Amino acid sequence: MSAHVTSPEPAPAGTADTSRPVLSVRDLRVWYGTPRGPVRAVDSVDFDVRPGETLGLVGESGCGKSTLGRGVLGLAPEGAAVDGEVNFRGTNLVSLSKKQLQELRGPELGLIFQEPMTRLNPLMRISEHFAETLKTHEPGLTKDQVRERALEALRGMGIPPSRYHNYPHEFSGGMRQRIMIALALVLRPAFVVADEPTTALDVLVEAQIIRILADLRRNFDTALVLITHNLGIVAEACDRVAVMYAGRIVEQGDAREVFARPQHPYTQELLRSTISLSTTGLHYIPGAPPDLVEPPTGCRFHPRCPKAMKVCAAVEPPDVLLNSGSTSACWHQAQNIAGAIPPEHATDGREPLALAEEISVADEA
Ligand SMILES: Nc1ncnc2c1ncn2[C@@H]1O[C@H](COP(=O)(O)OP(=O)(O)OP(=O)(O)O)[C@@H](O)[C@H]1O
Repeated sequence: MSAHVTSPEPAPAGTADTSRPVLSVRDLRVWYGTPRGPVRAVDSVDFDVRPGETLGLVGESGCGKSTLGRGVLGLAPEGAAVDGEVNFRGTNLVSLSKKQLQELRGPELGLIFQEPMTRLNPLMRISEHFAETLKTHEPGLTKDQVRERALEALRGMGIPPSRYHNYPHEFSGGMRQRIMIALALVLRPAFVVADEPTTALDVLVEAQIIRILADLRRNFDTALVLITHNLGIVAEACDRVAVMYAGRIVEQGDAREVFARPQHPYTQELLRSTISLSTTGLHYIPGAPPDLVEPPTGCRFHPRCPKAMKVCAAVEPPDVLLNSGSTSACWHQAQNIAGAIPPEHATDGREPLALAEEISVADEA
């Protein structure tokens, strides 16, 4: 697990959420085996989600968001190695067999994918999809009860009862996505991962889905991890946000706080890259995310970080718990903690990286 240190000043009293997390992830790793070596797609990640809470998971393409979402639910593909703890109601999901996980998926754990057409069976009517899902997990339901529950879930998604016996191809893309969500939610799972649920949908459908997800957590206390590229959705729909970079969570905290006062340079750069009405010029983060077979030493963001110091290239920064309640894995916060910088970097660790490199080149000349 990554080191976790606390900033010298204690967090103000009364800011901690006392309700117990429904899901607690500790030191989770999901590595894909490849001929070049393991791709460390998720590499020691910690987070909690509480009942009724929505955690937004953001970061550039390829940083490991989907791998994390699937890894948490025990849905990492064959050949991926999963290690660490995913504590769900007292059970470590990582240690469960496929069969045990299968039993939890649906009634307890839900996943909403981004491509509904690949998940809905084109030969089955929508009514049959609901009957199969409900009968598998709640075999005691009568036919009428199945119909009642299914229509209630569909109504919540704005799909009229008259479409209950239609086939998937008879719906628009946005409707199919809402049907998929209704299918995932008809069992009222305690924890749901929604992986880009609104990608490829128009903004009105997107807004409707976000509203539905908000209703869900209000009505059923469902805890949700929402994976998205859309920072606007996170600002609107999420209580907390976790920012991923190269397989790690570099910053997490209250969504409003992180957006208003981002602490990690990667979060700052990511937010600057977002287009808004007040955008005057396009900003992008120079360079590309690293190769996850051989990630950079120290902080994985250091080769692209405008604020990198010498220590950043050499030593991995610990997670620092800030007064705001956020955590940030950056030497700019960790350097203030007594003893955090290892002695061998104590004298020159705070020098800007580029400057330090120039000096060492000049020394050699
Ligand atoms: N089956 C696989 N085998 C090997 N590497 C994989 C596999 N699936 C994903 N990866 C690699 O793992 C890393 C994380 O991928 P992942 O899809 O989790 O990222 P992501 O943040 O969800 O990306 P996006 O936002 O584009 O969906 C990437 O480097 C990707 O190339």
